[in-house]
Amino acid sequence: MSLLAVSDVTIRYGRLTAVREVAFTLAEGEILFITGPNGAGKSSLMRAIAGVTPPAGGRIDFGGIEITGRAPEEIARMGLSMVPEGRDVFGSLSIEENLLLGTGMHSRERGWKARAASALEEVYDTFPILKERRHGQAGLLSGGQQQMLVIGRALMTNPRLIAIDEPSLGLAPNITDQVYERLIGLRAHRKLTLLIVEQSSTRAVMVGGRMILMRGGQILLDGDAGAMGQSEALQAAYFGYGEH
Ligand SMILES: Nc1ncnc2c1ncn2[C@@H]1O[C@H](COP(=O)(O)OP(=O)(O)OP(=O)(O)O)[C@@H](O)[C@H]1O
Repeated sequence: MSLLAVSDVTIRYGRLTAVREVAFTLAEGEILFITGPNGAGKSSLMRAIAGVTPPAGGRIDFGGIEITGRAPEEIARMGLSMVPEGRDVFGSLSIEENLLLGTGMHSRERGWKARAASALEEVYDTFPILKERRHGQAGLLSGGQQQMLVIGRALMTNPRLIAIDEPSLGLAPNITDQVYERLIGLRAHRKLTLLIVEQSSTRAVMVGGRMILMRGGQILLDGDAGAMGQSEALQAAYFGYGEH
């Protein structure tokens, strides 16, 4: 059974159809890149999966349960964590406080301390730099470290799937390499399933795994990223050859 099933999902903003009858499934432990040019509908699709933008049509199932139209907090509690674009950290809070905000737990709950401490340890194992600076202000971290922090915050609920919108945005290539190295490690060690939105297909082709290429709200290509990297169809899909 697939971990995530997206069936004929349509997303509209008023009269604009941003995503049109998109369908795909994602197996546990898989890595899927959703790529495509500006305005293709990638972020809209990701927001619909995470419950932020309810779809106008279609359905979404996670772990065999329908999640269409459920609230983001409920979907997160079921094990689907989203990292939105823009590295939204609480700049005046410490790194550790930012991470604790991601637990979705309340200090009133029984066993809160022990669970939070073990979740923190796991995140610190993955991103030692966050441990080193845990009492420092999050706003003083570099862009790459802030990206690690928001991924770390998403990991605090011990998710089965994490969906990340443009993790490489505005980062130098060597910093992006570091972020991806950790993501790939998480996938290997925790069997974490990854759904990553990136505008460019370059990273998907480098990392490998599966890639869906969207354009104009629809899926144009769906297959092995490495194999697609060589194909003319990929170039055509990006630049719209043959359409004009
Ligand atoms: N909140 C919104 N209200 C109205 N229109 C929106 C909204 N969000 C996105 N859109 C429109 O929906 C279409 C798809 O946008 P979306 O951001 O999903 O694409 P994208 O592939 O993620 O592009 P980008 O890489 O630029 O983020 C675009 O035409 C965009 O202008």
